Amino acid sequence: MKDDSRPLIADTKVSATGVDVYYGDNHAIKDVSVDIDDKAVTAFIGPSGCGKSTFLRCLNRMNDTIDICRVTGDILLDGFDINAKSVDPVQLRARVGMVFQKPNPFPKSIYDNVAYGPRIHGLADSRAEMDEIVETSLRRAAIWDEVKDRLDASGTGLSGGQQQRLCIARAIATSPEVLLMDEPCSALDPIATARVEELIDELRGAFAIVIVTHSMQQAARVSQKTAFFHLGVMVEYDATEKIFHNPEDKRTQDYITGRFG
Ligand SMILES: Nc1ncnc2c1ncn2[C@@H]1O[C@H](COP(=O)(O)OP(=O)(O)OP(=O)(O)O)[C@@H](O)[C@H]1O
Repeated sequence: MKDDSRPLIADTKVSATGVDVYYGDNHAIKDVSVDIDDKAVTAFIGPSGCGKSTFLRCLNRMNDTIDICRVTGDILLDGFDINAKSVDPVQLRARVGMVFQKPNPFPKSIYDNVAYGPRIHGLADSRAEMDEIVETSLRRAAIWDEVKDRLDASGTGLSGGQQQRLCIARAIATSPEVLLMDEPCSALDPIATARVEELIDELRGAFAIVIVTHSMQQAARVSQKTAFFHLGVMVEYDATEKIFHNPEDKRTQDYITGRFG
């Protein structure tokens, strides 16, 4: 007989334990531990400068590109230490893709923007295979119909919302397992924002998605789990519903009710 009394336990995709981040003497992330669920959206919220983006960048070693930045602690992707010497950060970033605040298509054609990652990683053996990857990625990013007749046009000629969906197509073209999104809608108008939010909801069936957002409404709309950061500390991490309706910590309560931030 099916046992319905057991709680549903999601698979953990990324497990961080005791993570600290320093920029020179600035201790920006303090002993953060978090398990990120697979096939769900996790939102990072908190006031400006609390360390959301810094922690997000730990998850695909983007902080490696910042000279003064030092990261300690353990971060496991499917149980493997992403900071191990044997891990190539470029390969890691194919598994853990990223979309940035400002849409940043390459000054190349729409086609080449999407084909860029698959080319670097040798994912297609023929032009037909590459065409397939490009089309599938653009379809999944909900922009195929708008660009299918102008794949040779420059990606930078699209509207801001289209550019961001192109960047999402580029990020998913290498079939990542985790998608990191750092305030992906902050440069978009409300209609383009709604479009990207719908897309996030569709994509979560396929990836673990982690989104940094300044908008509590957005976190409530798109995520299943929410982590609240304050002054470099992860104060509370729970089901989004709980964080927004019945948080445990007074600092979370104060933030979600607009008392600071
Ligand atoms: N590239 C960097 N070099 C030096 N210090 C940095 C760098 N990036 C962030 N910091 C510092 O780390 C701390 C956390 O910043 P971070 O950008 O991660 O916060 P955030 O919560 O994402 O902020 P916001 O919501 O304003 O984007 C801040 O004190 C910030 O000044």
